[in-house]
Amino acid sequence: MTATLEQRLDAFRRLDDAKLTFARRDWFPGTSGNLSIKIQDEPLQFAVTASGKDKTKLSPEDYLVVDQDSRPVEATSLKPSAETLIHAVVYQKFAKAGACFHVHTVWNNLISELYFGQRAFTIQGQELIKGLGIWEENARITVPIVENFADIPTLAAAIEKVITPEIPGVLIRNHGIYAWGGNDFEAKRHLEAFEFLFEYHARWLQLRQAVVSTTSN
Ligand SMILES: CSC[C@@H](O)[C@@H](O)C(=O)COP(=O)(O)O
Ligand SMILES: [Zn+2]
Repeated sequence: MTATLEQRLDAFRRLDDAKLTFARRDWFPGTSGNLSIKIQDEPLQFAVTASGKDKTKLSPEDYLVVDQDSRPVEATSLKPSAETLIHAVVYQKFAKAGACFHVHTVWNNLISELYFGQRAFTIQGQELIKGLGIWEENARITVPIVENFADIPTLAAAIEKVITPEIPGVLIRNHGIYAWGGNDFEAKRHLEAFEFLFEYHARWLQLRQAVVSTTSN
């Protein structure tokens, strides 16, 4: 069964909202980033950004609906995001995922490179960890980091291997983050929480270094 027009338009409107919000934060430099919202399961169909678009703008040709194999469900001249396969992996691995957002930021790139050696970034005791839906006292989270394979099936397979239901995101080395949630509201909250934690940690390292240098002089 194919999604109804109403379902598609609802997903497209929600993608417009997320896209403009992230664009205002400069989270789509150089046309990077891609967004998707699931429309239905069995068979899987989701709305995804078209490839190579300027994501700071709205146009009638911004999104299309694809199936589990990342193929458009109806004839279109639009090309799905080059990274659509990663969205499909998230929806196929986590039945509860309803939206998946990908952005490139300086902070997520810095953290992904700094901690690639450990293949993970760990942080503890930060209030914003609750933004990931993790409420325990002094919680500690570990975000996996994968190599930035140019071959998208290889990249998607590497992501598929390391993502878990506990942590709704994955870093790609010197590339960006994929974050997801049960719906677009939750995926946005998760993405914002991750980005806060990355920026906090990177700035904290810088400040600590500055303080150490000052006090040791
Ligand atoms: C223009 S650099 C970014 C791309 O290589 C890619 O990583 C990306 O996020 C956007 O690709 P797209 O095909 O537009 O969804
Ligand atoms: Zn990307």
